[in-house]
Amino acid sequence: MADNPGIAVRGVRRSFGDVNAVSDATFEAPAGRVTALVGPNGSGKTTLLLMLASLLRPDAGSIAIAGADPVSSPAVVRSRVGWMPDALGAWPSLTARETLAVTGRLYRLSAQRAAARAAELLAVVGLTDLADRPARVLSRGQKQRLGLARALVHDPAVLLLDEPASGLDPQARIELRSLLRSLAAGGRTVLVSSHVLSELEEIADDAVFMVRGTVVSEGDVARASAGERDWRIRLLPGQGDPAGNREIVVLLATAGVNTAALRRDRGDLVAPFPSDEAAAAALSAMVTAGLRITEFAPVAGRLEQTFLGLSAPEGHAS
Ligand SMILES: Nc1ncnc2c1ncn2[C@@H]1O[C@H](COP(=O)(O)OP(=O)(O)OP(=O)(O)O)[C@@H](O)[C@H]1O
Repeated sequence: MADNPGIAVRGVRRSFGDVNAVSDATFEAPAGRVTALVGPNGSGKTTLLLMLASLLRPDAGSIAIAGADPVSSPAVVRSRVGWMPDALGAWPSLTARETLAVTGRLYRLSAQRAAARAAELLAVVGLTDLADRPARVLSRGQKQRLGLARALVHDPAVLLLDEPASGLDPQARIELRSLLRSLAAGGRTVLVSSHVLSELEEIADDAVFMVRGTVVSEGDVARASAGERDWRIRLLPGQGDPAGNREIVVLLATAGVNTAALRRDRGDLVAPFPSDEAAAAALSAMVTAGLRITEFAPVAGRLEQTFLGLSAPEGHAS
C-alpha cells in the first residue's frame, strides 16, 4: 500500500437546488495518516464524503481516491474505499455475521473467505458474542461497530467514516481510536468526520475544517488556532482561592492577561491567555514565586478552539 496516494480534492462543488451544500472544497488527505473532517452542522461534511465515496456526483472540481476518479471510475473507487455512513442502513433481518459475509460476497470474496473475514472482523470490533443476532436488535453503538466492520471487509486503502464514534461507550471509543491508528499505520488513508472534537484530537494527525460548504484555508486555520484561549489553573488544596490571590492576579497581568476577564470554575481559576508563549511565561513566574500548582492546561483542545474560532463570527451554518 506504499504507493497509495490518499485523497486529493480540488475545487469541488455540489448544490441541491439553491442550497450550496459544498461550494469550494480543496484539500489532501495523505496515506498513512488519520485526517479529521470538522465543521458545524450543515457545513457540507456528509455531502463531501458522499462525493468521495462515488455516491454523489460533484457539480464541478476533481477528486482522486487512491488515484481513481469517482465520477469516471466509480467501480474502481468503490473497490478501494471503505465507507461508513453515519447510520447503519441495510438488512435489518440479517445477523451481524451474515451482514459481513454478504458484504464480502458483494466484494467478490469466495464464500469461504467471506465467512472467515466476517469472523475476523466481528472479533476486531468486539461483536463476536452478538454475531448471530439480527442487526435490527443491536444497540446504536453495536450497529456503529457493525458499520465499521462492514467498511473494512475488503481491506480498503481509503476509509471514509462519517461520525464513527457516535453512540460508542468510552471503552469502544478507545478501541476505535487504536483501530483507526493502526489502520493508518498500515498505510491506509483514514478520513473521519465527527462532532466529538476532544476525541478527534487524540485520533487525528491532520484536520480539514469546513464552514458553510467551504474548506477553510490553512492560513485561516492557523490564525483561528493561534488566538486567545482559556487556561485552567488549579492550586494544591489548602492554598486558598486562586481567583482571590493578589500575587497570581499580578503575575497574570504581567503575562498579558486581561484580569477583568478572569473567572472561577469549580474552585479553579480560568485565565484567557493571548498566546501559548504568554501561558508558558506565567506558569514559569508562578512556579518561581513558590505557588503550588497541580493543574495548568488549556480548557479546550486545539481542534475545539479552532472550530470555535472559525465558527464564531457568523454563528453556526445551520
Ligand atoms: N439531498 C439534499 N437535498 C437538499 N439539501 C441537502 C441535501 N443534502 C444536504 N443538503 C443540505 O446541504 C447542506 C449540507 O448538508 P450536509 O449533510 O452535507 O452537512 P453536514 O456537515 O454533514 O451536517 P451534520 O454535521 O449536521 O451531519 C445542509 O444545508 C443540508 O440541508
